[in-house]
Amino acid sequence: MTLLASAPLHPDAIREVLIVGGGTAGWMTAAAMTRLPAGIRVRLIESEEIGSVGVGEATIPPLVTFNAMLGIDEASFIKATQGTFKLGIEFVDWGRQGDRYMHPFGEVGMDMEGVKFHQHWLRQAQGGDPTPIEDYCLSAVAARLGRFTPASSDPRTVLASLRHAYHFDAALYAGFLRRFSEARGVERVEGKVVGVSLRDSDGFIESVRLADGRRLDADLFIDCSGFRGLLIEEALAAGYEDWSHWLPCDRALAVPSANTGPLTPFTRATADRAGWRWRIPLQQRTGNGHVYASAFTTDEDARASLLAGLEGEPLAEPRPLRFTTGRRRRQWVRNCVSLGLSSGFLEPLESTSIHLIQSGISRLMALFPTRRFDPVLIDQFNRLSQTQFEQVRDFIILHYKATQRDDTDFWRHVAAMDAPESLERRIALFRAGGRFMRDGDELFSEASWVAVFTGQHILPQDHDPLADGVPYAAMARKLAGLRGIIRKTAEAMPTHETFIARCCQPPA
Ligand SMILES: Cc1cc2nc3c(=O)[nH]c(=O)nc-3n(C[C@H](O)[C@H](O)[C@H](O)COP(=O)(O)OP(=O)(O)OC[C@H]3O[C@@H](n4cnc5c(N)ncnc54)[C@H](O)[C@@H]3O)c2cc1C
Repeated sequence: MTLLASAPLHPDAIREVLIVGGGTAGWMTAAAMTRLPAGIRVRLIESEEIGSVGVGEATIPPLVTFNAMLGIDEASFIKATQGTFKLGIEFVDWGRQGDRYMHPFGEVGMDMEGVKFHQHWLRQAQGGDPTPIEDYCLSAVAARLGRFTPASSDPRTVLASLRHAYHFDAALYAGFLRRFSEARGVERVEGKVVGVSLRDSDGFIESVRLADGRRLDADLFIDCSGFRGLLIEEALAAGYEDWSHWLPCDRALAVPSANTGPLTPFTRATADRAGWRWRIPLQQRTGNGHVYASAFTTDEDARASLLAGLEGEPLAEPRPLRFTTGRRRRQWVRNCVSLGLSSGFLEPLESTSIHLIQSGISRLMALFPTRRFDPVLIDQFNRLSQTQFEQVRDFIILHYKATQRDDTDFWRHVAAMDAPESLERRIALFRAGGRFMRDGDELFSEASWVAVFTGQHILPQDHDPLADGVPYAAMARKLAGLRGIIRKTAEAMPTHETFIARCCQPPA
């Protein structure tokens, strides 16, 4: 850091970065930018009057790496955000009513004899073994038992197969990152942006104008202004690709409730009549919400369904939110990069939005421009962003497309709709013999796809013939042994509450 701080900047270096928006996206970006060389000034504008979306409480494991990269201590972070740990997502009523399966983080079984684990599992299942695949995943078994411990760094123990993420209070997380960023030199500007000036010569953003008349200029603008896309859309007209024909949910209601039972170390997503409900356990309260399709239900029915599904007393009135699922056609235009809700929106079924912010930040850092703004960098950023949004989109659509429910118009509609061709191909390949076609750097692993496919009754007609190399009975003994080790290990882990009380509870 000292070396970087004292090094002279490139003659064309960006010297001023202006982040517009102080929600999760704005403050995550600001925190990451504290790692830029000194000499680059980073400012963030936010408006208390407008506020932030205030939801976004469940995450996936890469956030652990983001925090670690910033040097954030996990226990302090959990304390500051009322956080809990998350080992996966439980899906209830998705394939059929009464179903319950886990999409766990972490490894599932182990590849044997050069054959993927799920192929061994498949062959045993096709031979009549009813054991669900999640019984071979320590994260899933521990989650169901309400246990938690972080992964071991010793690869010889099954504890090394664990992965975790967090649940946290979104407002507290933004506040935590704000303190972190301000302490490291980010300047916060309170104010409401009311105008954007473009340079006549090339249409780049020159400055933004605040309601009190101040003008703030910069070389690089980061649009974290939320759904509106104040810079990327309203000023630069990047365009929006609407995906609501595949993902018809367009509204949500969010409400906190009192905690009742033990803190589950997983998020729950329960399918409802025209959408689904989330349940996110925090130390002090539970976050709940209902994501639904306004074409298939009314706001009143959605509200009633949300309140009826709460386990504890509601602590506030349900708060409505509206959205259009899709992505900004170009997430980087000229000297403006959009991150967070301004760059697109995918419903929170797999808790991916905060991750999309994180990966957008990583891409920006990897392709950090000079003031020349080489179009090749911009093009690469946009191409990678598009691929990632589409991959996540397909994974989310799978949950709907793979339903066997036909109890409401909504479920009949999503089961019958055409899925994107990329997803149809993936489903066909898996059905044929449990095979995959994945890019190496895709977010969701094969194990994640297998969890949802099998959890929602998409089962291959055949298995990899190489799995037949081990006699059936011998493999059955091996798998029973593995299940036993996983079960015993999970039972020996502390409960989630005990772990939090020991490590990360705020002082009373
Ligand atoms: C119903 C729902 C549930 C969700 N659940 C999850 C989840 O479980 N997990 C997950 O990863 N993600 C989830 N998300 C997504 C997550 O909430 C967002 O990705 C995240 O909060 C980032 O939001 P943001 O910072 O882009 O936008 P916002 O929070 O909307 O922040 C926008 C910022 O811009 C500022 N601003 C706007 N206009 C102006 C202006 N004119 N002048 C100055 N400032 C301005 C605002 O004041 C605010 O600070 C959910 C989203 C929704 C809608």
